[in-house]
Amino acid sequence: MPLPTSCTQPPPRPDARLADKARERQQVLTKPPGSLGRLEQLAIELAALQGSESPSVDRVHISVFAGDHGVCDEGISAFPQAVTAQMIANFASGGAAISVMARELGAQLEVVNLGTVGEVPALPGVWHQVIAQTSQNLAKTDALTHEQLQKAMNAGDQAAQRAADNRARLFIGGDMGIGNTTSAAALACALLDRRPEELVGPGTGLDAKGVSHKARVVQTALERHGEDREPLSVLASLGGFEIAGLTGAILGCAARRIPVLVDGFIVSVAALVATRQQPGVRDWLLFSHRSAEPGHQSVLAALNAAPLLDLHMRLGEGSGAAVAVPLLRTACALHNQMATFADAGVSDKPGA
Ligand SMILES: Cc1cc2ncn([C@H]3O[C@H](COP(=O)(O)O)[C@@H](O)[C@H]3O)c2cc1C
Ligand SMILES: O=C(O)c1cccnc1
Repeated sequence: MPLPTSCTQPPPRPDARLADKARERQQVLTKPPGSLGRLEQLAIELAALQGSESPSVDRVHISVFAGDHGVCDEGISAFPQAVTAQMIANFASGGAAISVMARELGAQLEVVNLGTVGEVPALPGVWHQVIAQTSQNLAKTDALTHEQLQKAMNAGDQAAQRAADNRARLFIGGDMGIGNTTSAAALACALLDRRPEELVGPGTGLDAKGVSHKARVVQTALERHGEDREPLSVLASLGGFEIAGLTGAILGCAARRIPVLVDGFIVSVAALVATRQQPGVRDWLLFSHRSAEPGHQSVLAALNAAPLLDLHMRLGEGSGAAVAVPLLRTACALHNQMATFADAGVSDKPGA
């Protein structure tokens, strides 16, 4: 199975002409220029990304990628591996945080199961694209074979295609995989040339001793991995099925002109890999929130990203992105519906 073409071809550019038009419109709406702050920038950016004079985020597609991590053998999570599969059922039955948020937003929610240690029955809204029950223990060997990486990235690309088929105006990727803050920290250390103590955090709730142990596991993995910094080699070596799926989805969305609202630490690391693979992907990313997972800050800085929210969330699942959607919707509604100075007969001249 070859890699998706979005891995090898640069994505299209956003429409600069529509950005200019949207910027001009913001100047003539009945408010002091610039007074809506970042809401103005969001509307301008969405107009350019969606190629529309009337940007909108009415149709939101959320894909949660699930996969288990062999590195759980090292005791790096506060929770057991079985939770990954159990949560897939919870996503499908509507009880997970992202399920509630998707309902609130009227968003399309799907789960892509790339491989878990527990059995997952056929469930509505769950795509079973099982690659293996778990990735390999990245402290000891490459987490994914090249073939597994290709499968996971293609599964991500297929999610982007489903979003396109649903005419989604915005894509949100989410993660579910016990142990994935270890994998994401290892990827970030390798790609940003940082030490584990700088980027490793508590994840689901490790204490200080647990965090130190986790940093040592990441250090072992980095030493095993060596000097190779080719993005997809690093991803196969230190990633996981769901992080590779997310990377494929982000590349696939950029290729299909679908803006991506990036969630927390895990999805941001996938976005970092995607931009290392295709730098033009950065244009298609909006950043929702700063996760409480400490490594997120460095990943955001590397992506030159200033997220909209800081709610001290540290869940994943796409939840931080979902809570930011109403801000985007408000930005679009203001842009599309506010009166202009001319229409409303309001003076646009500063001064007496
Ligand atoms: C019930 C539950 C629901 C979750 N939803 C997302 N995560 C998040 O926590 C996990 C990463 O943290 P760590 O690396 O410490 O295992 C991932 O599954 C992530 O999606 C959850 C974790 C749990 C326990
Ligand atoms: O920010 C995240 O993505 C995150 C943080 C902790 C646990 N799982 C995910």
